[in-house]
Amino acid sequence: MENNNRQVRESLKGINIYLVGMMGAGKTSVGKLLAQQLGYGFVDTDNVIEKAAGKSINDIFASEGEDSFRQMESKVLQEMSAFTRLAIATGGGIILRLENWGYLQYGLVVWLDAPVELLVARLQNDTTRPLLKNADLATELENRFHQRQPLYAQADLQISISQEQTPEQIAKQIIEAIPTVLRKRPQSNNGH
Ligand SMILES: Nc1ncnc2c1ncn2[C@@H]1O[C@H](COP(=O)(O)OP(=O)(O)OP(=O)(O)O)[C@@H](O)[C@H]1O
Ligand SMILES: O=C(O)C1=C[C@@H](O)[C@@H](O)[C@H](O)C1
Ligand SMILES: [Mg+2]
Repeated sequence: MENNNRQVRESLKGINIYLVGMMGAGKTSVGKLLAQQLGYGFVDTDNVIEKAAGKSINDIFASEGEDSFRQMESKVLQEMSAFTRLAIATGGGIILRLENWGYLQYGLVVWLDAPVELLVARLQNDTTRPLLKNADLATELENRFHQRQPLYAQADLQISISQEQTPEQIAKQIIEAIPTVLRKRPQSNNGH
């Protein structure tokens, strides 16, 4: 492991890193690389839910509804919070429930803040995100972004994403910013 990454890993003292942000911001893509570079485990809450339910997120929304999905999401988050040294790519709506912040607050929360135009470009042909099915894509993303922005803004670290950055560069940017963020936080650990 690169020397700087090792130092950052040690300074984290095991706390989990939660990536939050809109659909398509890159939480899954960046989270995998971040985990690799820090020698952390990687978990994607959407993926855990799909495996546990034995069906796709689309099918869960269609057969059980969004509320049921949100309950599963909170349960997965609670389970993950019992572990240490995880980089966790969350679902885009994880910030919506107050109870979820009860878990997120023990980790380091990183907001991947991508402009709506970039999300539209990435998700234009996507069929796997049920909340984007009905309306005009740009309007739907714009509305959700406005509703959620104050919640994402509660993250410990905001990373502004531009079109030119690769997931590798974004992971590196997060690692470089972690020491500053840790200095600003009260001493924390996962022992809640
Ligand atoms: N930095 C990047 N550069 C280019 N393409 C990217 C980048 N990050 C992600 N992508 C692409 O954008 C799409 C969405 O990325 P990803 O699935 O990682 O987003 P997400 O934040 O996990 O979304 P969701 O909340 O729906 O799970 C994917 O096709 C991915 O390959
Ligand atoms: O932003 C959202 O509300 C969602 C994002 C995805 O990660 C999935 O969790 C699901 O499609 C809902
Ligand atoms: Mg994802």
